[in-house]
Amino acid sequence: MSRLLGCIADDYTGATDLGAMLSRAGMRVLLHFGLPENPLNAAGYDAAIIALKSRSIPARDAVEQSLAALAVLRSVGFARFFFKYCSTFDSTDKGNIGPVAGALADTLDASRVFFCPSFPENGRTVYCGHLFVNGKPLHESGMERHPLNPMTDADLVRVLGRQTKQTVGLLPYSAVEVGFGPAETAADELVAQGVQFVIADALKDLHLGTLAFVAERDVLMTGGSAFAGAIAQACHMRRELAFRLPDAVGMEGYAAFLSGSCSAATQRQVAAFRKAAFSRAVDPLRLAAGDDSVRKIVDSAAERLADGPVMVYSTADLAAVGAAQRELGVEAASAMLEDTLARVAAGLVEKGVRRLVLAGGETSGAVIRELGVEAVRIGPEIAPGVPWVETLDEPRLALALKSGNFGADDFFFRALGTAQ
Ligand SMILES: Nc1ncnc2c1ncn2[C@@H]1O[C@H](COP(=O)(O)OP(=O)(O)OP(=O)(O)O)[C@@H](O)[C@H]1O
Ligand SMILES: O=C(O)[C@@H](O)C(=O)CO
Repeated sequence: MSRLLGCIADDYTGATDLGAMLSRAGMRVLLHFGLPENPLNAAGYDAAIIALKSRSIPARDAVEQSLAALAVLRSVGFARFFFKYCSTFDSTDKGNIGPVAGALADTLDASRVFFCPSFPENGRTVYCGHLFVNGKPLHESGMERHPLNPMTDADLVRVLGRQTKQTVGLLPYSAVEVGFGPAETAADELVAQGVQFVIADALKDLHLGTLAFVAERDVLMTGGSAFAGAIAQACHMRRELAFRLPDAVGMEGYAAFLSGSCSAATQRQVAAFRKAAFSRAVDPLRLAAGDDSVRKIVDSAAERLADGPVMVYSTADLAAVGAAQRELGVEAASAMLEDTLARVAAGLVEKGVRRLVLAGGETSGAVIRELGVEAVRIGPEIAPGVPWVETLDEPRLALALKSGNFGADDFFFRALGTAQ
């Protein structure tokens, strides 16, 4: 049996996170970056993900791209769909979660859609409709300072309500906690009251499992990767899915780590790795002044490849990032560093690197584009939500795309541990 779940993800690292959770539950997963130009070859896959970069673009464009992705997935036989967004519900008051989900629901004639960003394993939970990150309300978790999508309200019923014409309601903890029967009855009552978009409380994986069974009849589901994983597990329990472990990923060739994420978690991970192995900093001010270049960075890193993995990073603390942004402008600094790390990645692949770990969503997107990677299959996980993936085209590359906030301090060491 195959073609169980067609997925649309609103960014690249989030898409690999989703792939990891589906794969963990036994699905064979195809992940395509961007809208495919040629027909999608989903033969033999249980799930296909089309990864967009639609999280922070104008809502109209996000809707257009998501509907195009839906059409691609339908054209190859998928009939049930999952819209993946961030477990911290990253969006602005205008979208894009509400408008995209609304357009997908209209197209699919979905009378009820669950919204379930909860990802307990990574500290994201929803209680009384409020999103918590490691026990802190979303608007006090650091997300209130996010540069693109500052989240200043933890009440998801209110946040989603501002973004959509659909009526939004809450499936509360009191119903989800007791189990399938009461949760299903409460969900049906919400629909009877005219609610179409249902924010669901979930504090642990058991709750996500309950919700996955309640959502069985739904054509469209939305949320974080953990909810999708629970849906995949439900397919497995209903014997729609034969469980299989993710395939191994080819691990020959030199390894490099490229980090453009400046999240607190990545700063700690980079600091830990720098103590133990070769690392090369990329300083935006030196780069802008012409005192450093892609060629110099590639050459200095390439010299050390035979000794073990090399790291190239622009990761810096808030003060240094702020100084670069004041001097160069926020967008210009970002664009320059993303372009630099992307071209460094391409230069290192030319030098024989075949294993690349990328830290940061925007950084990963830029590297994937520069390398011309179109499709990958999902391999084993390094950390919750961060799998190795393998490109389907030559040269075969093992890649890992790490969301800024994911992974423990020893993430880069674990990346290699998993690899061996
Ligand atoms: N030293 C620096 N100074 C200014 N900007 C930087 C610096 N280093 C990285 N940046 C920029 O900061 C942004 C980091 O975004 P990115 O999405 O890569 O990481 P993230 O936000 O931590 O990850 P995620 O989106 O997965 O949470 C990029 O545009 C990057 O180029
Ligand atoms: O859901 C998450 O937290 C991640 O998959 C992600 O989308 C980070 O950008």
